[in-house]
Amino acid sequence: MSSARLSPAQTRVVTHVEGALLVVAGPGTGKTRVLTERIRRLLTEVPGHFRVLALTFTNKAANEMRERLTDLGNESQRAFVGTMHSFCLELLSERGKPVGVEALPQVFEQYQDRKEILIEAVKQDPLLADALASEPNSKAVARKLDQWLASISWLKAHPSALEGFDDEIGRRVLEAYDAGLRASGAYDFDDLLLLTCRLLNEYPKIADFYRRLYRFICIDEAQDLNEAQYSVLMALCGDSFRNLMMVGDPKQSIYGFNTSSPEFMWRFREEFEADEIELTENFRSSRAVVDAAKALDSNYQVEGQLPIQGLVEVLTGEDEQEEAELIADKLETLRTLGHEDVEGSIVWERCAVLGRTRFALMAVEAELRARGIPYYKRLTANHENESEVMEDFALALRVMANPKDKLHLSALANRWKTSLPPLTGEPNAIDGIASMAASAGTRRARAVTDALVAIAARTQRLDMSSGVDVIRGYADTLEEEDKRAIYEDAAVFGQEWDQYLRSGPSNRSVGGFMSNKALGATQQAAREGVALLTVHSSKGLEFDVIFVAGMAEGVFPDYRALGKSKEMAEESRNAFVAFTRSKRLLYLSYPRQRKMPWGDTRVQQPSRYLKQCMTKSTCSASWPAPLSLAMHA
Ligand SMILES: Nc1ncnc2c1ncn2[C@@H]1O[C@H](COP(=O)(O)OP(=O)(O)OP(=O)(O)O)[C@@H](O)[C@H]1O
Repeated sequence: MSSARLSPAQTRVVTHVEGALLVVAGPGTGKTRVLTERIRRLLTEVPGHFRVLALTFTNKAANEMRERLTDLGNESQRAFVGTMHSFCLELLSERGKPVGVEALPQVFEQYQDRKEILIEAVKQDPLLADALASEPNSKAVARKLDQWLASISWLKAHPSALEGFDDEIGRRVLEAYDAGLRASGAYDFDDLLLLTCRLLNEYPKIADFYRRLYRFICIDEAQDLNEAQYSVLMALCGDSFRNLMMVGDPKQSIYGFNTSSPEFMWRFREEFEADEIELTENFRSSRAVVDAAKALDSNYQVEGQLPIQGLVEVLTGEDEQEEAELIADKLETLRTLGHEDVEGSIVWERCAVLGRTRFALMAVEAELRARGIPYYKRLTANHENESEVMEDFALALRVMANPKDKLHLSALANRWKTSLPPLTGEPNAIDGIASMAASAGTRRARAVTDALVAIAARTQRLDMSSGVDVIRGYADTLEEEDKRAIYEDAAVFGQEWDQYLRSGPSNRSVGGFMSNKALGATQQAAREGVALLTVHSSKGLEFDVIFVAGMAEGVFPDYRALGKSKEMAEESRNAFVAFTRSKRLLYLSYPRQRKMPWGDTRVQQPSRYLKQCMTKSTCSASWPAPLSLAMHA
């Protein structure tokens, strides 16, 4: 067992072996720690040939958990740690034949690609084509297509609604779209869950195989499960499997708009008669931060005496510009002087500025840029190729992995200003691409073909670097500037390939790599400077210093939620998540007035969450006078 320190309640979770277990735990109570330590213990101390399935909400959380288990060496290969989508992808590629998945499923992750598929599909169905043609103008047509795509996603996320769904147009849209995807040998995100569910429910032998393979299943962030995900879990468990553990915090449920709900945690507790363990110590946050969180939710209880006081302070700017300046001033001061409640020096990476939406962070971003304070906006970077040839290469790899993929083959043909090869859809994708390259007659197109040939030539053990070397060779013949862009793209590609290998694919393949890329599982951590994050993307993270910008009515809570009780409850949980990301210092800021996108200026009311904190006696000592003045003005 590792040397990670565990409280008695955490130890109970970690040493739990057989049977269903629900862990309900607040922010900073060590959910990630107990999950990892339990997996470690199961793998090292429980005898038997079995695997552990650990499902996380994000790729980032999966990577972190995998990293924490690396000291187990080969033993760690006995755990599948990944998102539910990556698990379903693996399962379908191994056993998906009965539900029509012939090869490794290729995922169309981009909205625009799915829309193209729908547009083509609608053309094939006269009723749908008429429905679209009856829209008054092109804007209305685009809106209708968006609506249809949204309802396809909604239906697929609700298997129970899908069963009895009998709206004629809706059903035809869904069928036409699915048929279009399949004709391109492709699937969307929702399909991965839906097909896995069907496979496990309709083919008991396959379900049984996975039940025996994975003797223990652990679910992180269970408060954000949706119906489709819960259905996959139930299909996986069947009537007899009980070794399921869920860890979650209903107070941090912030994906309701995405049809997630903590209701599935409670259903699990009831249906599995699960044991329940509560973790109530907060190992992360200072007293001041916990008090602010308590002010948002009076039911939030924290056990034990928190050793560090910390601080919660309000920053009030005349407008957003001044608000951003106050934040930047504070960041610079903390970096120079440090703070008595933060051990060591406060480097940029220990600080984050959160906003309810990206919009709330725009002025802060501009100010940090102007002052040369480094920042990053995404936790993982979905790299966009800067060089033409690497973008071609990425498209060509998609087609190599999935020769039926006419959509991306056409995109490649457009880029090369050539026509499609005569035999599209034939299994030998490289020949098709080679004939397109020959008719394009450019060195760039030839380099891409040569790269594919180099990859295909390594029949023993797939290694993408042989292809990338060919592209680099082409780069060496170019001017300095073009060469640099290709080298940079190639370096990122190399990192993504390494990340794919680290995830321990059972059988490395071009298709496996491209699907993992589509699911975001090969993305790299990008963490240099101050983090500028939306509340949703800050989930599961912690920083010594947190700023929450734009704490004004209409921004946080978001104006779209005002007057709607369910949405407002979720807004309050958003604030709870935002505050509890802080380990030590929490700064809440708002502008007295805001410039609207259309030009005029509006007076801002401080957020109700600020007022809530102010009126709670536990917090009031921390509030500086300017807020009271601002609020009563
Ligand atoms: N027993 C412990 N002793 C000391 N520190 C601990 C203990 N358990 C957890 N921690 C620390 O507390 C912090 C919070 O832990 P962790 O990130 O696992 O919490 P969490 O429950 O996943 O939080 P959240 O739900 O808010 O994202 C981490 O810095 C972790 O190292």
